[in-house]
Amino acid sequence: MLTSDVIVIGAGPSGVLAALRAAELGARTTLITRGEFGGMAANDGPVPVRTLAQAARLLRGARVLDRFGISTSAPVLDYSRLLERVRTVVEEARRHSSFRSDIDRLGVTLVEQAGDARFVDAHTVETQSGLRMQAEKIILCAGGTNRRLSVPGAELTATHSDAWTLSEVPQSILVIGAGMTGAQVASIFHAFGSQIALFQRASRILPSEDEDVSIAVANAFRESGMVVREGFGEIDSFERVSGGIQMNFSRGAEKESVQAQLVVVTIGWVADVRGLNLPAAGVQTDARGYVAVDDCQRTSTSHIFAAGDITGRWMLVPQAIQDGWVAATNAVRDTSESLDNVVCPTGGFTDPEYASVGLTETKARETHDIVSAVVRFDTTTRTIVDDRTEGFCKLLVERGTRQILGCHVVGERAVEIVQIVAIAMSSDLRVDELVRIPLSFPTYTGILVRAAYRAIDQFGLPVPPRC
Ligand SMILES: Cc1cc2nc3c(=O)[nH]c(=O)nc-3n(C[C@H](O)[C@H](O)[C@H](O)COP(=O)(O)OP(=O)(O)OC[C@H]3O[C@@H](n4cnc5c(N)ncnc54)[C@H](O)[C@@H]3O)c2cc1C
Ligand SMILES: NC(=O)c1ccc[n+]([C@@H]2O[C@H](COP(=O)([O-])OP(=O)(O)OC[C@H]3O[C@@H](n4cnc5c(N)ncnc54)[C@H](O)[C@@H]3O)[C@@H](O)[C@H]2O)c1
Repeated sequence: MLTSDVIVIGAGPSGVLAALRAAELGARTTLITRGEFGGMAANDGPVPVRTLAQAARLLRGARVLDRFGISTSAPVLDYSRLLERVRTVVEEARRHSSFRSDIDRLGVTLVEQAGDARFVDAHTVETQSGLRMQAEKIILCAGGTNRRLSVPGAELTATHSDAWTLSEVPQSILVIGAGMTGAQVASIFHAFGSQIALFQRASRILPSEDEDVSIAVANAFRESGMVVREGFGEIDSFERVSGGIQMNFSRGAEKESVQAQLVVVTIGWVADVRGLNLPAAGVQTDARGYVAVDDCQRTSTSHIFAAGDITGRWMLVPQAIQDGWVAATNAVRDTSESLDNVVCPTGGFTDPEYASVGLTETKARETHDIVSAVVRFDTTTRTIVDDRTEGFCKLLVERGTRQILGCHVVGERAVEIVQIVAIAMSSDLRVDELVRIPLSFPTYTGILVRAAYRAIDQFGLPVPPRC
């Protein structure tokens, strides 16, 4: 029996940070994970998917070389070589992760490739290989997994993870579910040459984004040749047909079907509690199936904590890292610390890119008197220089305090632009202070100063000089 002060289950971003923090605070710590170090983030999510997105971006760039007077033959994608590149990137990123060396330096006992760890009782955990461990405190960081459909023929469908096993780019793909994952899968494989149909049950794609973002991305997807169907109805079944898979669906009494070579289901991300045997430890899940935690990451069993996707709160790497840190701090020190995650930038590496931070316009108007300042990408110098004129930047500002409440961007480098606003919001920078920062010219981020000008114009404030 291996005994520790703290056991952390799952070595994704939340688990790694939890283990590091616990060890840093002097706890004898064991980090145990089903597969490879780094979790889904390193091996199946952001890192490999971003590598595919970079390939898609390069292909798009190559297709417009002619506009800059550069002649070359049409680019051809070798998908198996791209997958080799993905593997290299994943390994490189893992090798250079400072977290890995810190784990060794701080003396964390790391058990990789352990299979599912499961509770035997509230202080004892056992791996599939029969290794038993006990600890005073346990931190659950087992992440999430794809939500699956439960209609006849659902076993014929794939998930985003199947991208790593394809031998070539499918001729046609039906992507079901248009949240962040579905939009990315659709956009990337569209750039690779697949015919894409994106089917979304809700009335708009990317429903948690500002409405203007959903509209702009859906319009751009359609203009590029994708089929986008919002509010398409309910799926009845899937069946195999020559050439692929057919999805049968209905809207009221109306029945329809659509066929594609591959169907990828991206309808959400649920807590990965399958193997954990939570009842043995008395750990409760909420109505949506995520492990229920309080602000201090404590579960219904007071010495067991949880962090990251398994809690269903923020499903993003930076928040998983913060949650892991908070959980370990409270577990080791018996404190009740929490972190305020109000400023939380998000974004998708689609074409066009989109990103946001803070409140959507609808939410902001519900609770504040606001000014909305919009600058289009086709009016700024850098986007014109680079021939990336599709998109906009919307800055939302409270009229009375001039505080920035949110920012929503569609277009080239949207994700990077929004980071600046996140920093501004975190440091309570008012819009009339933002406008005085002489950001470099010509840059993508310069659009923020233009938007800030528009906002303070609407306040009737004197404006400083501008270029
Ligand atoms: C396609 C895709 C793209 C994404 N892109 C981004 C992005 O660009 N930016 C961003 O911030 N976020 C992105 N995310 C979200 C991000 O990957 C997650 O929020 C993050 O990985 C959560 O970290 P975690 O530590 O909670 O869980 P994970 O990274 O999922 O790690 C959990 C680990 O626990 C292991 N585990 C599970 N059960 C057990 C068990 N019983 N015993 C032992 N080990 C177990 C798992 O195998 C896994 O290794 C993306 C997600 C997806 C699906
Ligand atoms: N770039 C990034 O940062 C990135 C990328 C991917 C995922 N993520 C993270 O992972 C989380 C989960 O994202 P996700 O996209 O996997 O899930 P999601 O829950 O955000 O989106 C799923 C979508 O599927 C739709 N849907 C649900 N049931 C359906 C059905 N039966 N038929 C058709 N559509 C249906 C929903 O309306 C929803 O819009 C995100 O919230 C995000 O935090 C981040």
